[in-house]
Amino acid sequence: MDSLLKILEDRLGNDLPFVVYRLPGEDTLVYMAGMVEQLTSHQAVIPPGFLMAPFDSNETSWFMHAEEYRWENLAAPVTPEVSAEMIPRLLRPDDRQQHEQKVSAAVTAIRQGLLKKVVLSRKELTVFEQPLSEVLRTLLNLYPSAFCYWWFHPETKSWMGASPELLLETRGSSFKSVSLAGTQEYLGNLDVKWGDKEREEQQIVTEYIMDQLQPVTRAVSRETASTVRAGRLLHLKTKIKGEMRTEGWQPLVAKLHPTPAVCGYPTEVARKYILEHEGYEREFYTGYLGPVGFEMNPLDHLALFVNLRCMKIDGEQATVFVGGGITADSVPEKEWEEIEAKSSTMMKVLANSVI
Ligand SMILES: C=C(O[C@@H]1C=C(C(=O)O)C=C[C@H]1O)C(=O)O
Repeated sequence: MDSLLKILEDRLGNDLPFVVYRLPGEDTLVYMAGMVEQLTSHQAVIPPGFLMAPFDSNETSWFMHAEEYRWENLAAPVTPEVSAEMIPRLLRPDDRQQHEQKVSAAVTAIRQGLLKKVVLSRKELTVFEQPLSEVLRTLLNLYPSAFCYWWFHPETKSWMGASPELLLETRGSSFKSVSLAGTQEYLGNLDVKWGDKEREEQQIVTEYIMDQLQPVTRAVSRETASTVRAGRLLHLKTKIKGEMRTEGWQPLVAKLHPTPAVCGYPTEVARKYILEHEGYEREFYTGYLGPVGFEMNPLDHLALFVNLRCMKIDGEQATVFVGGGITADSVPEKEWEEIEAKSSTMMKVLANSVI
């Protein structure tokens, strides 16, 4: 592991692109480097490699060809947990107020019938001194059941994250996806009650995914929703699976992204609302990413995750991206607390990394 971390630091220092990732629940860290292309169509993706797609489908996706690769078995997690409060927060006094005002305005728009759900997000800046290889080590230790990654390209800068949300996984002609939404704090117990607001917002996501996939698949089915843990948060999750048609994964991704878990519903109205009201560019946050047809798997295997609980890092500055689903019943104060809890997923990584 140490020799691989050294390679990553060297490549970062020399502005050479790479990506490392670990699939949820696995103990292997995969490293990839090679030519990077910017693509306007996923039909142009030639596996094996790693796909990094932005939230806004009008922007280009990035694809790294797996020309060079290796993997390492990781040791069991060792990092002790400390408080996220140790990280210097660069919150401005009016950040909270501004977000709550945006939530109130969205609730009004929803109650007026303009849309049913919209996901409002923001970015939070922080500074840190730890080497990024140590930050990666902590990320891997803290979130064994998430999709953990570090992507670097001199133009995009570094992105790191621990996503709890699968967008699409395929193996042969079978596929899996999930509907993930609704958030509450994890207080040591998975057997919790969910309010109507959370159930409704997750239901919107599940129904959307089912409706979108039906016309482009041979079969699709879902399980009942259950509670899952992601760090110090709990979410409602419904597993979805089925059989693809011969056209492959591209039509499914085109139908799925952006789901109402990260955008809202109806999709186009919510997307426009976000572009007009959020006041910043999401870039790769709430886009999707992952390996396409890479090693260990046959060429038709892919695993794409929604880019959540992530940060962009440029020098010693980290930008953490967080958002939450707003519906007619949203309470602005609670929505702020929810995104603060979400931001602690990455803040904790920075706080726990040794210099
Ligand atoms: C948008 C985010 O998370 C999404 C929104 C959720 C919610 O609104 O409850 C829950 C999980 C994710 O689908 C984020 O983490 O930034």
